[in-house]
Amino acid sequence: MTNSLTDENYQQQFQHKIKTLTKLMAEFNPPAVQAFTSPIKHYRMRAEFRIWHDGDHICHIMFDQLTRRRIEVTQFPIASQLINQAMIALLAAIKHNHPLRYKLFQVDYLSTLSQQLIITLLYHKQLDEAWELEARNLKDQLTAQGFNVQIIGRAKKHQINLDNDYIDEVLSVDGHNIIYRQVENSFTQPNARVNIQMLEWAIEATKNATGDLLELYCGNGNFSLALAKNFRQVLATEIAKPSVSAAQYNIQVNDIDNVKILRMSAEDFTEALKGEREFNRLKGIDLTSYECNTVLVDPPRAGLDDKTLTMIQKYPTIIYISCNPLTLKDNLAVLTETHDIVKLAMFDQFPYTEHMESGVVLAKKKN
Ligand SMILES: C[S@@+](CC[C@H](N)C(=O)[O-])C[C@H]1O[C@@H](n2cnc3c(N)ncnc32)[C@H](O)[C@@H]1O
Repeated sequence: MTNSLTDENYQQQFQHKIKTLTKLMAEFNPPAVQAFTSPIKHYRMRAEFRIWHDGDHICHIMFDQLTRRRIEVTQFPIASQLINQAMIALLAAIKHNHPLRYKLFQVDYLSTLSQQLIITLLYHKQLDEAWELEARNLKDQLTAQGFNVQIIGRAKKHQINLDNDYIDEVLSVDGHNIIYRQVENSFTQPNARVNIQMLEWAIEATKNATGDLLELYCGNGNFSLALAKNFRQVLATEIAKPSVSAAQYNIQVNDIDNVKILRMSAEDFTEALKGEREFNRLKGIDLTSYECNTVLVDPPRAGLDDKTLTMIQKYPTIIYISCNPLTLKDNLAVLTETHDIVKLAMFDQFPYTEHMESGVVLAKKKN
């Protein structure tokens, strides 16, 4: 992997992705793709490794996807510098520590540009007081080495957070620092620098927007907070409880007063908007007070369900962020019956893989 992380290789695969997306979307007659590059190294803010034990030796491993062969990973250049430093420090600290290394089978790292880190240790055993004592020593040791780290231990049906199960990212977006709480094991964008470009693209795309923004699948408020300045109010929904709590915290800590986050699935919210069902979570919220001229969706790989897809067609402007061009294409086949694509973007969140993140702005067709 190290040898292939060259600028030339990167440019080749980047151009290939632009071509692929252009071809895939051609039938919808979009404008040219705006494409956003990633750094060629140290772009992933999280990484997960299996742990291999061989006598005294302990190491991070991965499996070759084709051969399933085991590969020892001493450095992982696609992951942040902080993860690379922590990988070395962690192994040195636990190598001779029986409670920490016994039955340890996986380590997950989550890092931020603000230099905070969560290390999650996963075990095939129950975690006891001896483990907790040693985990706290580990945290102290790593802190003394300069790491701002949270340690989490996880076993079957059991989790110990030594202190917090979250860290706070700070992103400089369009000239402003935004604090984003990120909770362990919850969705966060994997490539922070490409995420910033994606947020700035969305800010630019909505700079002349009027009225309010409705957002579905908002996670920890990634887009909601960055876009708040372009709208009178933002109403955003998300299904995962930890992400909703993080989003509420983020609204408060960033001193943003025009964003409201609801814990609801997109499907339920669509039913509520159509008046098909009443929801306790909407008590006290007057949906008719919102004048949403813009809707932003950022669904998981499966794309939008049929009802949500039809529901968003009533908005004059649709912004669709997608991590799966195939389901995006399926959904666009419906959305382009009522809307035209006015912007198409490719954000290289996942360099050196076939995966790509896209952004589409659609405007309602004029009759
Ligand atoms: C691709 S992530 C995007 C999150 C956020 N927009 C961001 O930029 O970080 C998709 C989000 O949709 C949430 N989600 C998954 N299924 C959902 C559903 N049926 N209704 C609402 N949210 C859902 C996930 O928890 C996740 O936070």
